[in-house]
Amino acid sequence: MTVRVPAKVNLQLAVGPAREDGYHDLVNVFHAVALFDEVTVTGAATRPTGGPAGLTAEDASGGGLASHLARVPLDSTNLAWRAAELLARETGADTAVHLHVRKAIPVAGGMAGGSADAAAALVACDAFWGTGLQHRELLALAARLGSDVAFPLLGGTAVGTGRGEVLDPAECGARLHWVFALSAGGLSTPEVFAAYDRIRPGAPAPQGDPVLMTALAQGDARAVGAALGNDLQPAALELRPALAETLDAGRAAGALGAFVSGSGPTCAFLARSAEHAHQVAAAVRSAPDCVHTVTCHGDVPGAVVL
Ligand SMILES: C[C@@](CO)(OP(=O)(O)O)[C@H](O)COP(=O)(O)OP(=O)(O)OC[C@H]1O[C@@H](n2ccc(N)nc2=O)[C@H](O)[C@@H]1O
Ligand SMILES: Nc1ncnc2c1ncn2[C@@H]1O[C@H](COP(=O)(O)OP(=O)(O)O)[C@@H](O)[C@H]1O
Repeated sequence: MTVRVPAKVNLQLAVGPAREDGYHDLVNVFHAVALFDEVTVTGAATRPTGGPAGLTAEDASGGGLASHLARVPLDSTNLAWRAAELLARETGADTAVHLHVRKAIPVAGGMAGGSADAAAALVACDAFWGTGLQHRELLALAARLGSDVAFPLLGGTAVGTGRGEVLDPAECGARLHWVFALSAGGLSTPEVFAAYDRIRPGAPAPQGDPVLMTALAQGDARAVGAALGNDLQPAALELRPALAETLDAGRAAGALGAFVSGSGPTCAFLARSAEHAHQVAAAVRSAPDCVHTVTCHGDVPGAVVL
């Protein structure tokens, strides 16, 4: 049973002050893009208590990100493993399964690859075990695994509130053309939020941006580019100053928008067309921090059984 699941980019990430539970309230406009991981569930000979029998991972980036694989945990800390464990615990299902993850989404890149794998594992195990959970039940389990895990079940474009897990689907009226510039190393999401708290004490409650939502619904790429925003960008730039050069290279190539994806360090560029995306990609590859580029479109559907 194989499930394919998309990466995300955040078209707006408005971040409020730290809450008592350590999280931040967000207005998080998720957008699913055509860069996919796959999670395959197969039967295993052994039946361990609690979690799956094992997990393996394979590079599916065409070689561009092969070194990222070393940072994918192959034990019970892998989010896909935790998803299978949670579903088994909640439903009493058989845990004699093996998980295999084919990774094209950069690790710790701000594109929610781990969260995507968790969502894929929930859908794949649900189908493999025949537990038959309803979509809303899968969404509730996903939210327990992480703030970003529910969105890849939905895909498309959606506004996340709360810590990002309360989702409201939004309209995207045109195919948007994206370039992603990937870095050699990742950035830790908690460290980026901590830097945000230092840089911006007393942040106001996060607000949605109606201009962005109208531009998206109308499919006006130029207006979308002008309205993109990420409150975490100054924090990511403080932790990885070289990203500024990557962003500048994309702007110089005429990108409609150039910004850090989520907590970074992946940089995202909105292009005018598929052809323009290839020109922007060629330009950003000259930036010292950029080790690989991906061009793709959005939005795309969420997790699907292949
Ligand atoms: C920033 C975003 C934007 O979509 O993702 P990335 O860009 O890293 O992929 C998300 O908010 C990340 O979501 P996710 O990676 O699922 O985070 P979680 O596992 O829930 O939380 C990891 C840590 O991030 C911080 N965190 C996360 C979400 C949130 N609303 N407030 C937070 O402060 C907390 O320090 C938390 O302990
Ligand atoms: N299936 C997974 N794929 C990638 N990383 C994972 C996975 N499960 C757990 N992790 C851990 O989560 C961290 C953040 O991973 P990821 O979701 O790729 O990044 P981000 O939160 O920046 O989008 C990684 O550094 C890794 O240690």
